Amino acid sequence: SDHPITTPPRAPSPVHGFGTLAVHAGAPHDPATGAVIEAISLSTTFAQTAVGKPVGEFEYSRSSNPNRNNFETMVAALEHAKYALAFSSGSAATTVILQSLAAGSHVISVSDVYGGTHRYFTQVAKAHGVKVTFTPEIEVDIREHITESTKLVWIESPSNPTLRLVDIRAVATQAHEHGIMVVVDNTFMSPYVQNPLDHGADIVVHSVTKYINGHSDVVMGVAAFNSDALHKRLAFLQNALGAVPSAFDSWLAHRGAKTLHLRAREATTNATAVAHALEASPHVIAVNYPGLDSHPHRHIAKKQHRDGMGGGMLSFRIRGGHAAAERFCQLTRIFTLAESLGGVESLCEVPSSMTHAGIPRDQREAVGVFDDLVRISCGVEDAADLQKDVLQALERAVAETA
Ligand SMILES: C=C(NCc1c(COP(=O)(O)O)cnc(C)c1O)C(=O)O
Repeated sequence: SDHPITTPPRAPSPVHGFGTLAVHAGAPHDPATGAVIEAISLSTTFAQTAVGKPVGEFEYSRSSNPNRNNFETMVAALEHAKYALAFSSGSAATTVILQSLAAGSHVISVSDVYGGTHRYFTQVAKAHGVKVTFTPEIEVDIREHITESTKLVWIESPSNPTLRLVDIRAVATQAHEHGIMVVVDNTFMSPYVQNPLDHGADIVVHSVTKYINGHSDVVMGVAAFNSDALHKRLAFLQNALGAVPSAFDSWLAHRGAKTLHLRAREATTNATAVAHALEASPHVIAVNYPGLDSHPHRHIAKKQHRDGMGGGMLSFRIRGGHAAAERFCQLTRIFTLAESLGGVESLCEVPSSMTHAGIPRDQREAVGVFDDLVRISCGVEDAADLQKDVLQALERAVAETA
């Protein structure tokens, strides 16, 4: 019979919409019990009936695990990828990709990247013989930085924390002419708003810690791609380096991602309202939000983002320097002063002394990370409440630090 208890739902086909994939991809009903929600498989090891003959497909949880496999299947579906591999953090995903390069390799990266990514590129990868060149205008400059050792281009679009966008197709076209792979860190947009593989990227990475899990209770990373050769190489490193997520975190992230489309839409509505309020304020020097017509890369957002959405992240420069920026974050009543982003709760932070504090000042300011920059992650609270909160904190912070 076709009863749902005995006949698990058909695997969502690519023709299904995002919401259907988010709810059903990688979520088979339990064939024995009919459980609609997957069990959490905490066992670290699996019985074998004879040497090298496990009962099922699993042998040891670092190598693969039912919950991690289900989560990886879902992310692959959401990013229009053949494969996805999950890691214990977004930084671990970055590490494994860079570790896949031979010593002596060269990487070209956008200048405005997350502070932890900058730290890995400049203090760890460099020590392992992988050289990274940062360039602020990657679409324009890439050819002048290409050497015979260049293996990878690293893009963040939008970038953390100034929300600069990159024309992925333009960069990928140039890079592929030279046999160079393109990686896009899609953390700030999430698979709902942007699918970099559709624009020519070879690998898309996420800090799952952010929008994909979406509830600020999991640290995780993921990489998605189509190449069989890449899968062989990266799956080997996933197991050999061992920076893998727990079964419980995989289960939590899978559950969180099922509402990603709802949360992303709400966060975009809220960020759009907050960005317009900030742009109209005399206490604000500039607002960085790809959903504003004033954004220098608005045309790229319209080309690369679902319905030209701006997403839930924005940053702005407050009048009054670092003191005003810090005071603003202490005076908000709904926004919480904290690192991270992409959760249901709204957060704010001062990148120059928090997430990007490790980047030398001259390099930070060259890409617009000034001391007066405040980064905002809009959650799913009510837009009017968030707008009011931002404006009252702005007024008071500027007055108190004048
Ligand atoms: C913690 C923060 N960022 C993490 C991050 C990372 C690292 O992810 P982790 O899960 O924190 O290791 C990678 N890429 C981007 C664009 C990120 O923003 C932050 O910006 O507050």
